[in-house]
Amino acid sequence: MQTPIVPHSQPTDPGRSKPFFEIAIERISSVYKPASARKEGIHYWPEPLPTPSHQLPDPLVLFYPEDLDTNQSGLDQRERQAVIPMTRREVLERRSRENIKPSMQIPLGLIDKPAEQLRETFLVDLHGAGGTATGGPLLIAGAQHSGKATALQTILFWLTTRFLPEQLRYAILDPFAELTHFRTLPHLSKANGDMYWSAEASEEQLQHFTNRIYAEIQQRHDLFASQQQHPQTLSQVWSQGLSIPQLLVIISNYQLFAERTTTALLIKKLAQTVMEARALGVYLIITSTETGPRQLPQELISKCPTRIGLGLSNRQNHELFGATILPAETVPGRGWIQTPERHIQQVQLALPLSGSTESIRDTQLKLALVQNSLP
Ligand SMILES: Nc1ncnc2c1ncn2[C@@H]1O[C@H](COP(=O)(O)OP(=O)(O)OP(=O)(O)O)[C@@H](O)[C@H]1O
Repeated sequence: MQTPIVPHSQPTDPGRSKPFFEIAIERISSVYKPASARKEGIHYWPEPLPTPSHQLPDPLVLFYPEDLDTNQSGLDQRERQAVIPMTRREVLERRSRENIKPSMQIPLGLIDKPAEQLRETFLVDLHGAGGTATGGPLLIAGAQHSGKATALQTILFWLTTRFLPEQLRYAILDPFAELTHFRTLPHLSKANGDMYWSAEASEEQLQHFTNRIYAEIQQRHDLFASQQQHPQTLSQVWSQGLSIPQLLVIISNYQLFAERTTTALLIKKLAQTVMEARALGVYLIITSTETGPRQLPQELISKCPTRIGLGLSNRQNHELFGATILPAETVPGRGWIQTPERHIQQVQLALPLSGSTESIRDTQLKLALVQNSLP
């Protein structure tokens, strides 16, 4: 066989020196195309995970772009990837269909599976569509500026695009005001005008918030119990035309509540109570900058089958995954996940929307949320 000529390396991004493996993969890919490799029975190594860089800060977004030709340079469009092969408009159209089913499967990024030579969509399943052991609460632990708040935004953006307020409600503790764009969503207020939102970390606010959640869980208990002859799932309830929305509880920056003696017990009880209400359509996501036992109790970690660690140290990775893992590349949204099957793999999380700077992405997100709320 003729020896392939290896071309000179591509110009590298001035903001980041590429790791050796990425350069090697790029060079091999450029001379030995997947089609010819397949003919010789060689399964091609999957593309490396998209990596945010100075040149392309938004390489992975949630939805396929609507307007391929406008407002972006051709280079960016070719290199940017979407987690799901649908535009936001297409998902919105499905939302208005009447027979939509409850689902807490959320596309959040791409996973690298080198042992299987695969790169796959990372789907978080808060409910466990294939049985309770296949899903459950999500825990995102990450260093500062590693992408925790952005991951929550991507999740909320997906769910808001997918479900109407009568199908899904949020209850959000956001002590660092990182999710304020979502605050005006109808998904946050109840019919009586009550809001499931708190931007404070005080004991009083937290008590008020937890009381509302407990009341909601109790109501659901009573309703499900009253139907005992026919044990109900939320899916069955919906198919009978009853409107009990799914309820997603988000505790952002758990460590802040856990570090204070006045709120530590309250927040832990809230997390545990919500974890036990999954069969009633109540789901939980926690984020934390810390993984030590004082800020994030091990008994909570162990009840979260899906864990994401972004930019964590060796010690923190060990606390989160119970295993020794090398630190992942330090780019935002890059880290390790543990799936309900207990596999630990590298992941790149998606941005909710594209945009070359954080402030452009913020503006786009605000606009898109307004559009999502239009009838
Ligand atoms: N998946 C991603 N792809 C590209 N850029 C990202 C991604 N996630 C986050 N970023 C960018 O990285 C920066 C930090 O993100 P973010 O604020 O979400 O981090 P954080 O972990 O919540 O930080 P902090 O703990 O300081 O609040 C932001 O500029 C954000 O736009």
